[in-house]
Formats: sequence, C-alpha cells, structure tokens
Amino acid sequence: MAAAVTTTSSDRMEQLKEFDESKMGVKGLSDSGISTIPSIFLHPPETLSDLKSSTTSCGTGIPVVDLSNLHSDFHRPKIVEQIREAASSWGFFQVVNHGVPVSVLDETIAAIKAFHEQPGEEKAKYYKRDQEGHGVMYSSNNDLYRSQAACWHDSLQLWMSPQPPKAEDIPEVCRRQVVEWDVHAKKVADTVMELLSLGLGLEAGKFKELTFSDARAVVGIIYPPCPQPDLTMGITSHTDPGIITVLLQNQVPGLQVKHGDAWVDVKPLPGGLIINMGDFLQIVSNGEYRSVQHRVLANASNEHRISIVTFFNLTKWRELGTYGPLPELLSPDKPALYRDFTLQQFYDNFYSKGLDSKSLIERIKITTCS
Ligand SMILES: O=C(O)CCC(=O)C(=O)O
Ligand SMILES: [Fe+2]
Repeated sequence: MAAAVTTTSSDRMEQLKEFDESKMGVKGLSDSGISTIPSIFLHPPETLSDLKSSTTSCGTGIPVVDLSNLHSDFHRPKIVEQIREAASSWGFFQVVNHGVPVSVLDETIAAIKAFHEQPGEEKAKYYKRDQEGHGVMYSSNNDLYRSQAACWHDSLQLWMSPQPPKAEDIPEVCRRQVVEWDVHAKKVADTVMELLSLGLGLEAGKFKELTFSDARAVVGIIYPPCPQPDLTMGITSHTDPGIITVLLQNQVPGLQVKHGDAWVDVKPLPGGLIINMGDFLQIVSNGEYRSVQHRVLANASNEHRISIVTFFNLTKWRELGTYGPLPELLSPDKPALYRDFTLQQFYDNFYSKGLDSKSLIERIKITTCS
C-alpha cells in the first residue's frame, strides 16, 4: 500500500500510459505470473474497507422469476407482479426458463473467453479507447484515465445498434456467437420490457414505441484471477445509465448488488440471466423501478470470470429533445420526482463514469421543502 501513498500523479500518469500502450490488458498482467499488482490498481482505503462490510449471502441473492408459463392467462399476471416487485425493491432479478437454449448461453461465454485468451498481438489489433456509440473496441478499463484507480478487468465492446458493425470488423473467434447472442438478448429484453410496462399499468408495447432497444451494446468482460483481490476491484460501485441491462455470466462469482445497507452476493444460477434497471428507467417510471448500485469484486479464484453485458437504450428522443417521468404515470397523488433532462445531460452522465459518481438521477431529482 505504501506505493500508492508515495506515487506522485505524474508517476501515476506515466504508469497508466505504459500499461495502456502495452495493450496487454489485465489478462496479460495476470498471465505474466505477477504476485503483486501494479500501484495503478490499488484502490483507496474507503473503497477497500467497504469490501468486507455487511456482505450477506442469502439464497440466490436477488429474486428469481420463472418465465416458463408466460403465455398462460392464469400465470401471466403473477409474473407481471413478481417482476414489478423485484424491479421496485431490488432493481435486479434473475430470469429462468427465458427460452434461450443453454447451448447458446454456453457458446457465447466460451466465445468471449476465447477472444480474451487469444495471444496479445491478436487482441492488440482491436485495442482502442474512447470510441463510443458505434463499432468494436477492445480495451482495459474504459475509464482508465478518468478513474481514481484501475480495475481488474478487460472488455470487448460491440455496438450492435443503431449501426451494426460490419461482420468482418467483429473478431472472428466470437463473430457468429456475438451476432446470435444479440438477437437472443434483445428478445429476452423485449419480453421483460413488456412485463415491466404492464407492471406500470401501461400498454405492453409502450417501451417498444419509445425504441428502448435501438441503441444497444454487447460488452464481453473478462475478470482474470487477481493475485491481491483485497487491494483492488473487478468494477467499482455504479448504476447503469440506460433502460435495462441483460447480463450473462459464467459460474465464477463476483457480482454484488446493494440492497438496503448490505452488499448481497449474486449467485450465478445455471441457465439464468440477470436483468437490472438503469437510471433512465428509474426516471421515466417516476421512481417506480429502481436503478441500483452494483459492483464486481476482484477475482479471487483461479478461473476467469466472464460476463456478457448487453446495455439497452433508446434512439428516439421526443421532439423537444427532453425526457422525464412519463406523463401517464403522474397524478396529484404521484407528482413528478424528477425534472426533464436533455439528451446532452444524459450523454454527459453516460460518459462521465469515473469522473464523479453522481448519477443523472441525483442531478435532476426534485427536492421539496416541507
Ligand atoms: O460483469 C458484471 O457482472 C457486471 C458488469 C457491470 O456492471 C457493467 O459493465 O456495468
Ligand atoms: Fe453495471
């Protein structure tokens, strides 16, 4: 830890650049057999002391919703209610029997792992930074130069919509699987958004009308084994900015969700998919659905943790270029909790991750003096 205290900011900048320019990623560091992590990965004591505190493991952690009887008139309202309750109280749930074949889940995880396990020179061709909204980007720590401390993961980010990448721009080792996964993840998200719409008392197709899935990124993350998992993080605590996120993970644990004052472990459920609400959904639902803090611990096991995270957001902005709580959800009893926000504010928040942790939600919350 002494290194972190004595490192000057210019030394730190040099080290960040050296790591970035090596394009070796965290996977490269992990493979090199180091027994101590470079100081750029050391997190401040406030972050580290919170790692041990109030972690609870209860059952699978977050609610599990079985979608197998979705088309039965008897079961559907119960499923709508389970999802509404989970999205309001936890902001996270796991779906099972969602219709995506287990073979597709397994192949997608294997393909992302295979990408990250390629020789460094092969991956380096895709290594870049600060390319947002389109294309394919392999990188380590998207916010490397903005965050307080680097995290123990690398990622391959592919924007699948509104402008899908050319097939030849997707790394061949995972090309077919990523394209196939995107179709399945979108289908699951369509179903979940219909149920979430019904849960708000809206038409099932409301979020589709808002083009909720038209800006879409698939991010394949690797969390390599870390020699000092108590000194760093896999990903620091954050909320996701968009509408919803669909998360597929392998069986190596690490994801934690904040529930009340506790950090709750999310147990990977074989065949399950994790769904979480983003800031945008919290705002347009006028706080009915919650975008909840989550984080990933640095990987203490000796196997890679793999997650494939698909972020959903809309492309269609209302004529005025602003959004806010949906008018149909407001009444004298339920006044707007948030002010309207602009596309610019949304993107400023989206890309400021690491700069400051204040979310868009905090910025536009209406405070009442009583
Ligand atoms: O890898 C995970 O399990 C979570 C990743 C995550 O929260 C994110 O990329 O926003
Ligand atoms: Fe996240």
